[in-house]
Amino acid sequence: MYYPMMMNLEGKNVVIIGGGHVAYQKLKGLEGTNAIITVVSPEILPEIKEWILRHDAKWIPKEFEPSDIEHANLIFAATNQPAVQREIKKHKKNHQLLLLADRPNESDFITPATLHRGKLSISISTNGASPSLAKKIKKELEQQFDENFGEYVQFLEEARKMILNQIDDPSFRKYCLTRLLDSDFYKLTMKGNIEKRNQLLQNLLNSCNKNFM
Ligand SMILES: C[C@@]1(CC(=O)O)C2=NC(=C\c3[nH]c(c(CCC(=O)O)c3CC(=O)O)Cc3[nH]c(c(CC(=O)O)c3CCC(=O)O)/C=C3\N/C(=C\2)[C@@H](CCC(=O)O)[C@]3(C)CC(=O)O)/[C@H]1CCC(=O)O
Ligand SMILES: NC(=O)c1ccc[n+]([C@@H]2O[C@H](COP(=O)([O-])OP(=O)(O)OC[C@H]3O[C@@H](n4cnc5c(N)ncnc54)[C@H](O)[C@@H]3O)[C@@H](O)[C@H]2O)c1
Repeated sequence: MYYPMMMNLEGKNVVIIGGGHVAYQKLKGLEGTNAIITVVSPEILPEIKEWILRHDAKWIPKEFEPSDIEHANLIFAATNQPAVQREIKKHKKNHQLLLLADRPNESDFITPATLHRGKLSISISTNGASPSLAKKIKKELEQQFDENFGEYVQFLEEARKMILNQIDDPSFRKYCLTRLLDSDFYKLTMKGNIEKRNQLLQNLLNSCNKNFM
């Protein structure tokens, strides 16, 4: 089994070798990470070219050489040449993390299908058994967690900060944080009734503070 985790790639060197459909899929997954991204490939798809321009990434238009990964933290090997894939594996150092797009069993990590709604990320993995199933489940969850969900998560983040700032007693804190998930807060956010939702939050904070006094 692979170990699931969320990585902070800000300022980390990510090298993608190959410029086809798989490279593009992995590139899109790096959206918003603020990683330092380099693509090494003699040719790249037009959509990769566009992505690179929009995200201030770098394209080195040539075939892979070992020096390309010398400073990489994360490496995506996505060429269509098994011999090149083997070469990349041979030259990566122990501390570098490598994904071989054609050999999951020899990879240090794999990428799950991921759905983002603001700060909510839902990832689905089949540990390589069926990438298509992971994609299908993601599509189903896209219906359940619609676009508005991001705003709800943002509300929860802000309300949670208020609770942590205002309530010191651990048991009242826990109670308040649990009550924050009452369906009323969700329903009012979805209806756009922000005034009523904020009033409800204030009532909750007041009741927790009063009980504490
Ligand atoms: C989820 C997703 C995320 C992403 O890419 O970011 C992802 N593959 C996606 C799509 C997809 N991939 C393939 C098809 C064609 C149908 C089919 O073959 O089933 C489709 C469907 C399509 O494109 O519609 C073919 C394929 N994939 C791998 C191999 C090699 C092998 O199995 O040996 C081959 C055969 C190549 C060949 O035939 O030569 C390997 C991997 N693909 C993974 C991830 C990792 C396991 C994820 C997991 O199970 O948890 C893993 C192990 C490594 C990795 O790449 O990370 C993304 C959906 C994104 C989305 O839309 O949300
Ligand atoms: N993991 C996955 O999700 C997944 C899905 C489909 C396919 N695959 C595997 O990934 C491989 C790539 O798939 P694709 O659809 O992107 O292929 P593709 O043919 O669209 O792209 C291959 C890319 O590799 C580049 N390339 C070739 N030789 C190179 C070299 N020496 N140095 C640098 N770049 C080089 C080419 O210029 C091209 O841009 C396939 O061979 C397949 O085994 C993986």
